[in-house]
Amino acid sequence: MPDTRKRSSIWLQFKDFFFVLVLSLSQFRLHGSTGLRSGSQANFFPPLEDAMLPSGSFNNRMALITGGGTGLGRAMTATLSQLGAQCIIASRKLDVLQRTAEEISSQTGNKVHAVQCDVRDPQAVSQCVDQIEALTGLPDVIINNAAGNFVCPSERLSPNAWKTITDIVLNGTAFVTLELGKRLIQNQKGASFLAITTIYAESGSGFVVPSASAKAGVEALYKSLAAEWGRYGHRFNIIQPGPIRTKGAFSRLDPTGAFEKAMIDRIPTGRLGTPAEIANLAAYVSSNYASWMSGAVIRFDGGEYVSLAGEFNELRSVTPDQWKLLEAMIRKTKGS
Ligand SMILES: CCCCCCCCC/C=C/C=C/C(=O)SCCNC(=O)CCNC(=O)[C@H](O)C(C)(C)COP(=O)(O)OP(=O)(O)OC[C@H]1O[C@@H](n2cnc3c(N)ncnc32)[C@H](O)[C@@H]1OP(=O)(O)O
Ligand SMILES: NC(=O)C1=CN([C@@H]2O[C@H](COP(=O)(O)OP(=O)(O)OC[C@H]3O[C@@H](n4cnc5c(N)ncnc54)[C@H](OP(=O)(O)O)[C@@H]3O)[C@@H](O)[C@H]2O)C=CC1
Repeated sequence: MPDTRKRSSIWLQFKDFFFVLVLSLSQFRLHGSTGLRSGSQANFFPPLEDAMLPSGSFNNRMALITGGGTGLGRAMTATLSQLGAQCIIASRKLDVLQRTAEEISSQTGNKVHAVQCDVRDPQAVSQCVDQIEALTGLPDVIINNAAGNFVCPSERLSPNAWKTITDIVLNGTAFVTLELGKRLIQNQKGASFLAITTIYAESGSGFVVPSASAKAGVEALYKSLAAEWGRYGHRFNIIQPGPIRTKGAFSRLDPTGAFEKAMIDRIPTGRLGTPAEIANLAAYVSSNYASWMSGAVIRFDGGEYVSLAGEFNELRSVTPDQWKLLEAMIRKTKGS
């Protein structure tokens, strides 16, 4: 190999090594800086896993959950089904949906239907709603949970990458909501619509820009319809989850696992959320106990958003001894 090529290959290997080293050191710094082992604060905030609402809260009610075959959608389906709802789960992978539907039905004794649907395609959505009408009638509860996402520097995004994410998240939610909304209005039936967005729908975030843009659009859609369609008996609410471990999200947002500990460290409750916790919240918002709730945006993130927002929050890392010194320095400025 000529000398210049050999040198550039050694440099490339060194760069990889250096990248990993910097990542590891930054983890060490972030962890060391809180003075707390990751997760120790979590002892104050144990998650409860059982269903919160009285059993039978969803008897005789039909619920559609998009993306209900996996992750958070699956957990929401399990909780609603346990509380008496007949559920329909819809997404692209029929085999995954059918497996989930059978597993949940056999645990709760309530029927879960699996319907294939790519929410990006308005015709497929319309056919899916035809199928739902035939299976259960129009639903009382609609949870727009399906999404697509991956971390990527914006300068690397192709037009199709942008279109794919915004089509699933914003157009998909709009197609499902408008198709069902119109049919429900025609039938003079009210419903609860819930959209799952995320905390960066409000702040924006680099490296997930199509998702941030589309989720912000979903929030505008739901707030607008809450105002417009109350007269037809529809409620529209939004849950913004913080990090909750699912294969779908974590494999696309933190594929090496390198960022997880730092992320947990900045959450005031010291842990990730759990699927069961968000399922309880979604069940409450979708239930008649929340019939006065519409247009609400509920942040559900263990405090992560405010923790990231405050400029001085990193001062959590200052020790009591360091505070003594700082205070003395500040007091000395009196009169200056
Ligand atoms: C710091 C630690 C973080 C830990 C987690 C913290 C969480 C807190 C907040 C979380 C918010 C979460 C939001 C979520 O939405 S998570 C949900 C994730 N679940 C999914 O995404 C499930 C569904 N996803 C998919 O099916 C695929 O991933 C998909 C790419 C979205 C869609 O699949 P498909 O339609 O088959 O598309 P493709 O044909 O494969 O691709 C379309 C175009 O996109 C380009 N592309 C795909 N992947 C990437 C990538 N990784 N980087 C860049 N570009 C990509 C692809 O190349 C296509 O474009 P083209 O080549 O120009 O045609
Ligand atoms: N987990 C987390 O930390 C957080 C998640 N969220 C949100 O929670 C929701 C659920 O995410 P999560 O459970 O983590 O991830 P998953 O990947 O498990 O869920 C995404 C679901 O969307 C479905 N889906 C994707 N594309 C389409 C499509 N074109 N048509 C129909 N369905 C589709 C997938 O099913 P299929 O592949 O069969 O189509 C899958 O079931 C999403 O809205 C996500 O943005 C928000 C903040 C944090």
